[in-house]
Amino acid sequence: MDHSAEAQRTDLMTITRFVLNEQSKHPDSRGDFSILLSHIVLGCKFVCSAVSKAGLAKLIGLAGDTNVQGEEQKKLDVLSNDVFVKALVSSGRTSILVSEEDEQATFVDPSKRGKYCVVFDPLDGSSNIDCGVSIGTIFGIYMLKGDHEPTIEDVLQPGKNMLAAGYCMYGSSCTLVISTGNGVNGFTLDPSLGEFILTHPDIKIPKKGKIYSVNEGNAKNWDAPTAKYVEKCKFPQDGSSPKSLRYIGSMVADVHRTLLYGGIFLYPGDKKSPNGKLRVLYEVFPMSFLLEQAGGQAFTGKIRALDLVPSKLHERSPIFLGSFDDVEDIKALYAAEAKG
Ligand SMILES: O=P(O)(O)OC[C@H]1O[C@](O)(COP(=O)(O)O)[C@@H](O)[C@@H]1O
Ligand SMILES: [Mg+2]
Ligand SMILES: [Mg+2]
Repeated sequence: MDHSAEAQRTDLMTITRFVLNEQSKHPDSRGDFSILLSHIVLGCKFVCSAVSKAGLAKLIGLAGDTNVQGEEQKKLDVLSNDVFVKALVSSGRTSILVSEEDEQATFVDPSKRGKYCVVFDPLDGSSNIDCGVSIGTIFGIYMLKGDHEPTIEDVLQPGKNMLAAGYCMYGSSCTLVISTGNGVNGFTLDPSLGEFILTHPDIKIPKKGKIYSVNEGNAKNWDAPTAKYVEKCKFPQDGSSPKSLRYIGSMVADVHRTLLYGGIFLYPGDKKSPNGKLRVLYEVFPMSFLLEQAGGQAFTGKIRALDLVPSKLHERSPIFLGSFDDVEDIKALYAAEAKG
């Protein structure tokens, strides 16, 4: 064994070191955020291990209950939710938790409270669990709005008020992508070390992409701007080549590919579901925060996604996110439609 190569590995940028470096940039910081993040990272490692053994550990299939969205919960939905709720409460740094799997927000016991609120989708892409296709966890972090008894208003904040956001993708490798408001970095779990190692520093999404990602099965119910945009992707009139369609059906995986390769991911509203399917607090906001931090943009069909002010915990919104120029194209179609 080439010991020098092995020795080299101690110089690796782990997520722990990365976060401590970030913390050192805030001299007044007491390390609360680093502690919170280390508990989120622990949750991701736990779920990553459970997902990789799902078939063996009988974690495939339904849990037998439905969640607030009326969706049948998968066993891994329930397990992941338990893992993150426990990890976040035991961090001693949270006051309010909002999960896709819990109808009500969780208000942490005053004795264990901290200054952060975490919104999260413990397992995203549930329809892909049983066939082993990439799934993930999505999270966003807010600061309590003030020194008061925490209320639901502390999480019903616009996405632009988020302090940090990220996702962890459980795929061929386990990748954690995070932003604390100054750029986006990706870390890959090294199972032999049990450590997330910086593998994708300072991710910047290409200005324009060659891929569009949407569930075309909903096409008959789309509004005119969405239909026109997808038509343009397939049959461009400006001499450029048609875009390729890629759709995994797990937002984490479709957004991860979009972030690295460029292009656009869209889950539009339609006649059947005017607000689309994806939830504002723990899907739309965290992904929009990351896309903007990587130089892309996120649009609801009406406004910048991060300017949305949610009024309900599990509110849904149409979303168009990706490369700056690609989202500009769809914004222009909606603007033209609005002009009539
Ligand atoms: O099957 P559809 O309608 O295309 O929806 C797929 C979308 O639904 C989701 O699975 C919803 O998320 P959950 O799996 O967390 O409920 C997204 O990950 C994905 O983008
Ligand atoms: Mg989801
Ligand atoms: Mg989910």
